[in-house]
Amino acid sequence: MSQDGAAAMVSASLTATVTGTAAAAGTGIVPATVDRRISEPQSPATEIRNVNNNNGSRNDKSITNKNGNGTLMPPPPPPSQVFPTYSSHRLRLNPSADHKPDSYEDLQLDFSPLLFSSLERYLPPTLLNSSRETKVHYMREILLRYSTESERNRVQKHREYRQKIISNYQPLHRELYIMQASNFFVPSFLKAVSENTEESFRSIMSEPSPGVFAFEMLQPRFCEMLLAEVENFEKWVHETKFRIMRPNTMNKYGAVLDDFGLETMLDKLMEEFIRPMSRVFFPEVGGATLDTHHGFVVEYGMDRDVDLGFHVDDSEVTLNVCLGKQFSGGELFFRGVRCEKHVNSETQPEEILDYSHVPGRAVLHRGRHRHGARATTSGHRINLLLWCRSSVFRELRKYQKDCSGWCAECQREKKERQRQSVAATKLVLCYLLRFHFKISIMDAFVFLPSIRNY
Ligand SMILES: O=C(O)CCC(=O)C(=O)O
Ligand SMILES: [Fe+2]
Repeated sequence: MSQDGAAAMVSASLTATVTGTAAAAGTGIVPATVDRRISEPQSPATEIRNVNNNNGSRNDKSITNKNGNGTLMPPPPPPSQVFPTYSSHRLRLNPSADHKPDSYEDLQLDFSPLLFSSLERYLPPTLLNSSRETKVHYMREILLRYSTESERNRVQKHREYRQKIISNYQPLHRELYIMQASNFFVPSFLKAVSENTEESFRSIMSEPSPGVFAFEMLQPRFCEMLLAEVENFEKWVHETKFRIMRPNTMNKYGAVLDDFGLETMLDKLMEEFIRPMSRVFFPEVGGATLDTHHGFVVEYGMDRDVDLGFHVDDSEVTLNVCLGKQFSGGELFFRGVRCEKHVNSETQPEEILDYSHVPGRAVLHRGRHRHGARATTSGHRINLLLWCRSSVFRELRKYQKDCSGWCAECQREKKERQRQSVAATKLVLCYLLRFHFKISIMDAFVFLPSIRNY
């Protein structure tokens, strides 16, 4: 997560708490792990699986220890001074755009100094210009609500794991590790993103089913290089007997790209390319505020995973791009978007989509769009996955129970409630006409013609 994203999440959460919900502000960091297998995608009542990262984390950057030695150093105890607390001073909902935050880089803190700088913009006006010590004390009190000690330890362990890989693994293609858009993407994709309008995006996309977008994205040379890099990494893992984490709870083959140095490049991919598209196509699930990602490759074939069961991703928006190689089968099947409550509900005929992967071509969909992958019947298929998340969306979800903006089943239920309420109102009107104006029930029906539909 970017530090700005983390700060926005903290602010959103506390604001939601302030505006009347009884729930305590959560950590916003560890996702719920629902891990249920399903078998039969066509069967509407089949239970669906929620796929998560293997390490149980979705955010390793938001709370970090700058010196990396795992020693958590709280700021010095307050002198005679009394520091403001969150109960007396509330964070602002929107950051103060023209405030220039202090630097906290020289302090040994138990959260990233950048996080303090970002959060400073959300300070109440009375604290904005107070001493750095006062601000640190106030902000630290808030941040501690977001992370338990065991969570901080887990984050620290994963950082050390990554650090160990990065300092020992020799990349094959260093040019992959820095975003070089003109070398990575096809010109049509670059042009659409630089124009950054719904029209330009739609000009390169097809939408074979509502909410599933397909478009040409990666140059063949980039796909080849990334495939070779993953192979090189796996060879290194094999030779050094390094224990690697698998991409998620369902795929047994593949690798987490963020773990061996591609995190910064993938962050840019999310921020500069996927977020602009998601802002247009998925605003109701936090498309405009995507701020963390989980980037990995999955591998299918006879000696790899064969297929992938019916599931939803631990993401708000998923980018899935086929890298190659040669294969048959492996189609993605989609079955409609559902919230947690309706994840196992029936599929409507118009929600059924089967999509065939083509190397270099991307599919973009909501993480909650139920899907799976059919058996790769020959050859070897490798796909790049970027699960993009919005911490603001997740935090607000805790307080907003209405999913009818994106869950098709919630939408259907809402429409049904509205239909019933209209019908009830009409019935009441009909009886009023009958008894107050002594109109016969038949005349009342004539008076309210559409009542016959109910
Ligand atoms: O194999 C595929 O293309 C789908 C992968 C997928 O859905 C996932 O990893 O979440
Ligand atoms: Fe998926």
